[in-house]
Amino acid sequence: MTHTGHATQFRYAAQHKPNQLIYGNGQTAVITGWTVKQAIAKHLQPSEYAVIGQLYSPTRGINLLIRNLLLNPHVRYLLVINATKEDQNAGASQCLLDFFRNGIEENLSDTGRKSWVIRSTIPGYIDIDIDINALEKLRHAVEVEEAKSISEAVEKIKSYAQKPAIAPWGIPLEFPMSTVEPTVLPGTRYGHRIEGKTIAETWVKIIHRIKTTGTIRPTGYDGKWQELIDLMAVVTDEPADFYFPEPNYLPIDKSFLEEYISQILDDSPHREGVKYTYGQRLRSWFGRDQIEQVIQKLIGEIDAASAVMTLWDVKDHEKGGSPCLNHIWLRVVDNELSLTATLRSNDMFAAWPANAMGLRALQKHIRDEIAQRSEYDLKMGPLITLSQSAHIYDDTWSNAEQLIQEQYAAICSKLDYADPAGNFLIEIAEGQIVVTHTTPGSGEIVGCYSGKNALKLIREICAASPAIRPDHAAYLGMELQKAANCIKIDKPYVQDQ
Ligand SMILES: O=c1ccn([C@H]2C[C@H](O)[C@@H](COP(=O)(O)O)O2)c(=O)[nH]1
Repeated sequence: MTHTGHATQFRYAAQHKPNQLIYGNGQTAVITGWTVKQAIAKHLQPSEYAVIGQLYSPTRGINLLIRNLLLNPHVRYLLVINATKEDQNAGASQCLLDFFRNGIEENLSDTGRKSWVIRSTIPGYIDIDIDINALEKLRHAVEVEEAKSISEAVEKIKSYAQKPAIAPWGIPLEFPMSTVEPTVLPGTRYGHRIEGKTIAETWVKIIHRIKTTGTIRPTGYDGKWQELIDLMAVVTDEPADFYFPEPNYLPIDKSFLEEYISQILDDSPHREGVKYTYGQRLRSWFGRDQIEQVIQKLIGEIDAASAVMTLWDVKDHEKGGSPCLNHIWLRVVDNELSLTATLRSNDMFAAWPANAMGLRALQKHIRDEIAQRSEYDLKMGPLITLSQSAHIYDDTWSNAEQLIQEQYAAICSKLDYADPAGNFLIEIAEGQIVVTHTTPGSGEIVGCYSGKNALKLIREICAASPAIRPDHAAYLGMELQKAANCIKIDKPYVQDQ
């Protein structure tokens, strides 16, 4: 603290997310929620606030925010902005207000860790290593208010700034924080294909793949993430009313989804402090309704390979906060409509399930509109997402580990043995192993291999059908070796026996 004339100048020191904050030298911390922090800062002088920062998630953000506040006891006012639909959906601002109003109790977090749980209908946690007395002191020392709009927030912050400076409520407090670096298995970095019947099932496989083989890298947001580049997820059979597992292990539920779908399907006017919505980019941003364009395009030319919608604006390079979802493409093959979406950057743990369900709703909307307006009664084809940076942030690593532990084995055990690459029938004829390759389902013969050396044969098969599933190739290798042994000892060979 330094004294300059009558004015008291404070300096906010952040240990967590230091580069994500706007610093001032007043006594009010401004939590903007999902409203862009610059939209508030531009109406204020630095002397009027201590710090301005966004808060997206109750489970991920509040703990770090509280740690920063404990380090800055000169903060005596807290203004929480709860202005947008996104804030209501995420519940972070509400949960933070509940911390100050209702306090905490010792309990287990969603990952089963002993934590301080905020007394709120929205789950929010604070590390148990933080002294309860410090938390209680903070709760009572800071005057907290909520604002429902930018103008209301600015007015309140300015009125706090009129008040004479107050002494800090104590000395800065710091509490230890434990971090565990995950073990990363070797694997391909670029280009991954993951398929599942439902979004829920595909999600578990995606999380497993990134968590086990993703590269650990710094994020642009003062932290780390684990990343794979160009991860293609193919969801084949998501039902029309969406599959939510029971108990629901997804990070979203049906009521969140209803709100979220409108962010993709419906236009929304530009509002100060709100970055963009996908609906706005699709419906009006470029002066065209691109969803309508695509419906018209396919009705006019059902085989078109140009049913494209774009969300990236070349001007996006000039400003921060560009859309993550960039390109959507629809295609009709065999009377089924597939949708492929490219996302430049994708938080696969927290955002992908909502992104995928929202896109599935868009695919369904386009299918239904085409059916209503033309003679094409298309089936729903797969939903394909191509996530270019497919990442999991470090603050959800423990949730990801827990998901893998609880769900991955069960999902793998449900694998059916039908490989889209086809079937291979193995026999012995005239002292040779003979392998016949047939199509899945109809069983048409599409290839034949013969020889005595099992390793040579499996290599030939894998080279000719590189999309063969790894478990299928391993099974064939074993069967071929059994057949080779039978030839050696002159015994009959029967596949699978
Ligand atoms: O629909 C969305 C919107 C955002 N994000 C994630 C991707 C990034 O982790 C972060 C956005 O950061 P930038 O790439 O814009 O810095 O949010 C998604 O996964 N899906």
